[in-house]
Amino acid sequence: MAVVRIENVSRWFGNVVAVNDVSIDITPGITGLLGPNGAGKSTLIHMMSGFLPPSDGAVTLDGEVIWRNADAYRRIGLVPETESTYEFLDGREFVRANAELQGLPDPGAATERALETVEMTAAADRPVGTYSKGMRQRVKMASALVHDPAVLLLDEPFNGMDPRQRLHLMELLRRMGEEGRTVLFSSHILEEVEQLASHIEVIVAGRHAASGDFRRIRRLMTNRPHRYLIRSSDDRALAAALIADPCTQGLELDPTEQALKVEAVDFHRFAERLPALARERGIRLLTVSPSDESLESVFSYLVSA
Ligand SMILES: Nc1ncnc2c1ncn2[C@@H]1O[C@H](COP(=O)(O)OP(=O)(O)OP(=O)(O)O)[C@@H](O)[C@H]1O
Repeated sequence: MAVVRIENVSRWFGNVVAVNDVSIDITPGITGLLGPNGAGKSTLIHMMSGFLPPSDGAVTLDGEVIWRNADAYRRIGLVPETESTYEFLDGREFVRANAELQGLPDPGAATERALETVEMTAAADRPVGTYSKGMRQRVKMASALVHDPAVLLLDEPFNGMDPRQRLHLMELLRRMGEEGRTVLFSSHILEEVEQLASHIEVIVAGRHAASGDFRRIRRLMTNRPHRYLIRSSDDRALAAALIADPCTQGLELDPTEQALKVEAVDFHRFAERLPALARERGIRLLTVSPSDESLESVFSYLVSA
């Protein structure tokens, strides 16, 4: 059983703190690493794969420090986010290069096995430069799998894939998880993570924001206060009506925007009460728009929760 332990890990680049005192255990099965762009997902994955040392804290595989540890590298496979494939190599050569690097006793057989696993045998003689996005992803996957690692790390593997390629990769990862491998993939899309991961770790602005199964993460996200920008025929009267109702918690009349800013704590009640209150008072609602539906704000709520 392979467990990657991230213990009080920080990583900085000059003045930029990419990862800030994160502690997570990655256990067998599929874990989704969820977070907006720039959250520190790639940095974490690079430390787990031994590409990068932590500035502080420890990243270990079954108790052994991963950085500069050849034994650990043999048990880890990485599918990087970058398209750093050698276009002139054919698929087979590309996968075999990693088999040779790993010093496998029979690199040829290992290459064929890995190509078979990702169903790329038929296209293995074509140069990587002619592959579609999904095929590249699969051949990178074959390269990461060639040494049969217990830990498989994938950085944004679904980026740019069409639905069919996505399904195919999901199936493959599910199989890897069922085989008892420790699989971790990063994504900034909750739905993607939801479909595949039995466990989710959320990273925001370098910090560990939440963890649990997707039900728990969804609940945390939908229970957060929702902010709205409202314009009406009488903002002041509407504010007075809303403030008396428990569905709101914060209200602000914004003279520059000529609008009312509302923080709704009970989303369903708010959606019901707002039109009713306006109707009762003869107020016309002109604009009701959510002002914080960006992924960033959803995630930052999790950090402060
Ligand atoms: N080599 C580096 N030098 C300087 N800053 C870096 C370096 N690598 C990452 N960073 C910074 O660290 C922060 C986290 O970046 P990281 O790539 O880990 O995030 P991410 O969650 O993977 O985002 P994305 O999905 O956009 O790649 C960002 O602010 C990024 O600019």
